[in-house]
Amino acid sequence: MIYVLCANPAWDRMLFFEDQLLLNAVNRVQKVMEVAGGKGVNVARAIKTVGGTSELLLFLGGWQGERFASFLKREGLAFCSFPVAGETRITTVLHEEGSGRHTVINEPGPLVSLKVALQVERYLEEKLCSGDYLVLSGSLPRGVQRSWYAKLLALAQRKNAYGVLDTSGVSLQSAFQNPPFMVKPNVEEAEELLGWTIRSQEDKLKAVSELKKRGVEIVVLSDGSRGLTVAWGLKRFLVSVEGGQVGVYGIGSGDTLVGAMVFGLERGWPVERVLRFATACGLANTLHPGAGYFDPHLAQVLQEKVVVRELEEKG
Ligand SMILES: O=P(O)(O)OC[C@@]1(O)O[C@H](CO)[C@@H](O)[C@@H]1O
Repeated sequence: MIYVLCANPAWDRMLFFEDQLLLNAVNRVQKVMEVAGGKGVNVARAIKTVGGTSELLLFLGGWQGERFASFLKREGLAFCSFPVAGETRITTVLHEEGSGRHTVINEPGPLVSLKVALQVERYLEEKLCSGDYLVLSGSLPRGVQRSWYAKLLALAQRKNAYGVLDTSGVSLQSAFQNPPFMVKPNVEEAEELLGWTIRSQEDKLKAVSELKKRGVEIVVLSDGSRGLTVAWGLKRFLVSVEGGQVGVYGIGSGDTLVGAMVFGLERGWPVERVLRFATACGLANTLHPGAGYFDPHLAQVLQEKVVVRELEEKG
């Protein structure tokens, strides 16, 4: 089973503008799209899109939380929600159709008490079995200790389950007290974590090796349309899309990649297949607005455009 924790879900409100968005001016919105989001929700949705199942765990609160839960039900995503006081947050995405540029405004979200966080721990303690996956995605809500992911990763280890982590800042830093099985930082997140600037492909390889040395089995360093640099056991891979061409809807493509990777891992696919498939799903996601709503058949076809190159082993 795949459990996905979305500790800080967000109602994603996407505003599409025909032209460039102007600050300190009146802007007219062309189209609005609203979906239940947050990194973990997007991961769970991607897993469903490719034909898999997962259980989403999330904190929901207030009227916004009720709307969120109805949306997930209608969508058919299996979830278990833990009620919190306060309103589930809204993320505003300002998308410029012409250039494909987007601006994301993430609200902090409601406070989560220690008591409610403990409920999640107990739930996982009871449910998590050997061979399961526990995906921890996105920012941690206020009120929860910054080292909470480390605690949950330790729980996963104890249960012989695979911890997968996609977060940033202090929650990423402190999670390494109990290294995850897989981690997917982007370049900025890796730089913050490592404390040095990644300038070249060589730097990216150094970065994945350094994170690998901290005890992670699979390190996937993403760099938008520039592709992935991967450390997988002793092997190193560079993954790219032919011609570097991707679509304009980048929101949630990293989450889609994580979801599709975990889907492939759970099925025991070989490494190259997992990387090719997941990259194609991430690519398909950039061609459709809304995170995780890509066309799975298109993703199958797009696999032909994905180049997975294994580098010579260095040990
Ligand atoms: O505040 P976080 O958890 O870092 O990011 C949240 C978020 O911006 O990321 C997702 C896209 O990856 C959106 O669905 C969501 O609203």
